[in-house]
Amino acid sequence: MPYPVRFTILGGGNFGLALSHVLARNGIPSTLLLRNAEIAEHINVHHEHPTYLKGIKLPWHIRATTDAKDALQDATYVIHAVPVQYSRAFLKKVASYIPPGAPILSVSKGIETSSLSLMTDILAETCGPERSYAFLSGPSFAREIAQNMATAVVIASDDSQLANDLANLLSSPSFRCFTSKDVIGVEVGGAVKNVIAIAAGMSEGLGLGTNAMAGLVTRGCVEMKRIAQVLGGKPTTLSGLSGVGDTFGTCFGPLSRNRNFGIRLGKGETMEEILASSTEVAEGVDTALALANLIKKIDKSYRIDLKYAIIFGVSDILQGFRSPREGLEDLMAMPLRAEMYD
Ligand SMILES: NC(=O)C1=CN([C@@H]2O[C@H](COP(=O)(O)OP(=O)(O)OC[C@H]3O[C@@H](n4cnc5c(N)ncnc54)[C@H](O)[C@@H]3O)[C@@H](O)[C@H]2O)C=CC1
Ligand SMILES: O=C(CO)COP(=O)(O)O
Repeated sequence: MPYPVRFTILGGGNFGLALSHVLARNGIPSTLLLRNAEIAEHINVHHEHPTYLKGIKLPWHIRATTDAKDALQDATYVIHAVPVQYSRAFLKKVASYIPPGAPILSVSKGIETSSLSLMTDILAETCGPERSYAFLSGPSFAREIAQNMATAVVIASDDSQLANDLANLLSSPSFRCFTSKDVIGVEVGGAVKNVIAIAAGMSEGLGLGTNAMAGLVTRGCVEMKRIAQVLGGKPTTLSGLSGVGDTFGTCFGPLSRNRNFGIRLGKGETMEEILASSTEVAEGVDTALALANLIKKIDKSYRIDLKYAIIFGVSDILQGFRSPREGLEDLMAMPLRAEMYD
């Protein structure tokens, strides 16, 4: 008898591939929807991606295709794993093929620069407000997941039954899913931690040491909690896996593309040099700019430059207004005051 559920994964990058491993471990088949026919063929024949997660064989019952109708017609669940900045255009193209009853689990972390939207709004606007959605986030590097290393994440949804169902389908002895009802808190944590990781990387690249790193990441987490609250998330959510958990993983873990981007900036490379020589997406670069604009738009309280000094600092550095070292000097020269925790 065929397995009663079938997942289609939109995007066959590092994380889409990693999730196909997670599903396969529970015997659940998945189809990857890609853009490149040669890569799809390579996956179907050789059971590995030619570029992403090199050296790790894909499970046998993973199928790849570039045909959206074929990929989506039998999907009971859809996983969205395309970087945020490309998501709207991609989803507009495939939305009509997604079965009306199929919930979508998004794993993409960031804020769209053109609209200042989180994935929640991008999905509702492209795939319909009536559909059920869930969001997975937390410290979860694709390569470690694919290597069956222990990982804990959180799945948030307004629909508790959906979050529970997905947690049951994805969880295994090496992949543990918690659930949450705080969609905004979980999404904001996933987006903002990438910006803090760029700052942490710059600190590392400048050789500032452990004191500076710990201070920066701690204060970054407070800014993350503040913006989540302004957007309607619960501050306590940011103490969890998709807040400080993912921030620690991304700021201190060697696999992080955002941290590595920051390290290169801190060592003196320019944005143009890094972008020209990198095949990897560091979502925090676009998200930093979007986040700074979003904060200016929605937080009308006094001195937002002090409340979000790290976020604005990263955004200014990425736009070339300040150097990483000047950014640090700005932080150290801020007016003295009581330590604020929210
Ligand atoms: N890699 C990781 O460890 C984790 C990634 N994520 C999130 O998952 C999302 C996807 O990340 P990765 O898979 O790592 O990215 P990736 O860079 O490895 O792969 C991105 C995928 O999207 C496709 N893509 C790129 N541009 C596109 C476009 N214009 N239209 C359609 N598809 C396009 C690529 O072909 C590729 O299949 C990101 O939002 C990331 O923050 C979340 C947790 C962990
Ligand atoms: O989100 C991630 C781990 O949880 C991946 O982080 P990077 O995009 O910085 O590699």
